[in-house]
Amino acid sequence: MKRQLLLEDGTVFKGEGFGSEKAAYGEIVFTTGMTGYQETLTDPSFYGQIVTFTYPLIGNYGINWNDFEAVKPYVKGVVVKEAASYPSNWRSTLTLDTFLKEKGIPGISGIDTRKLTRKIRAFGTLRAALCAEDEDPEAVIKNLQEKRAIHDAVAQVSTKKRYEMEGPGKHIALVDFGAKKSILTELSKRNCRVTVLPYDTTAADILQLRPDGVMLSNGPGNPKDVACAVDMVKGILGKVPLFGICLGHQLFALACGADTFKLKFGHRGANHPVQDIETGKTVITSQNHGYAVDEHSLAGTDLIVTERALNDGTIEGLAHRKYPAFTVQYHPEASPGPHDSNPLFDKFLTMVEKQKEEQTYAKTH
Ligand SMILES: NC(=O)CC[C@H](N)C(=O)O
Repeated sequence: MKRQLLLEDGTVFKGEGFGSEKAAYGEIVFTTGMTGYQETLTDPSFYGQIVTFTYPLIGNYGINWNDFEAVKPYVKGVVVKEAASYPSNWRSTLTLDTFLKEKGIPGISGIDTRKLTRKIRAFGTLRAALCAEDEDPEAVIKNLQEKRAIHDAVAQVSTKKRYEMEGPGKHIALVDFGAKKSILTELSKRNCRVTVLPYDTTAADILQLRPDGVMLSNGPGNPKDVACAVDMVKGILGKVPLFGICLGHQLFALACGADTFKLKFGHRGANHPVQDIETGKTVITSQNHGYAVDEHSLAGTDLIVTERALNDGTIEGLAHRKYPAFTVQYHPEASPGPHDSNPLFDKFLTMVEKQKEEQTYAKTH
């Protein structure tokens, strides 16, 4: 079945349909990961977006039961050069096509993804529609330009109810703005007891749980749309050790008085070099973000830049001067290489441990 991909700048791409036959409207972005398509499809931070994979063959190791980042995929649509019809991997239970059909997500293949990506890089992230070949492009594009951006993405993907993951170790409150399962996996590997909380939990409710540390998760959309979370972070800052990832990093920056802005076309992929400013060491990171913290807005705040993207120089890590709190814009829970950036979870738990020791010392002396 033929399908078309229409961009708000008037560009029309024709291709073969796969996955669901539904039409999709959303912001079109590209990701450069050579593998990890299943994790990308199910990362809640992609909520509302049509994802273009720049790697030319997607679906070649199928879909398995273990690599989901959430119980369902959140992408709006999938754009590939070629979708593998005959996956080969011992863990594979479904083809990409069947999976997307089952989940109601449309895909289009046979697209010149290099051309499309260059367009996105030149124009910036733009709105797009994936629809049947016989739809009138002009009418669809007009409709696209009128469609508004989504402002409640976090509310759509966050847990509605608090839940617990048992563990014998430290008690971590994880505020779920669209958390990836890998964050829970990393905390679980380190024996943590985790209380997962809805995105709109107040500072008072979090402090009442007496957690040893708080994690602010990744999540979709513009950080400025989640004002309640900025207030929450202001309320817990300095009272409990904090670690934030991606959206969590941006919310932390806003709470500390800094500002965020929309990047022209974002950072998405598993091969983004980031430099630790203190040590000069570079790590290759997984990234998925469309916004970033504005460097100029840091003057007068208590924030220090700890890490920086080597591709465009934007901020990738922050720490607080006075309080035990640090955040990263990239994804230490994802593993572009076997061990990359996971030490940040250890750093957080060491911070939690130290804070606990200091509190015990203060109580007994
Ligand atoms: N992965 C994330 O948490 C992304 C954060 C935010 N939605 C952005 O696009 O910048």
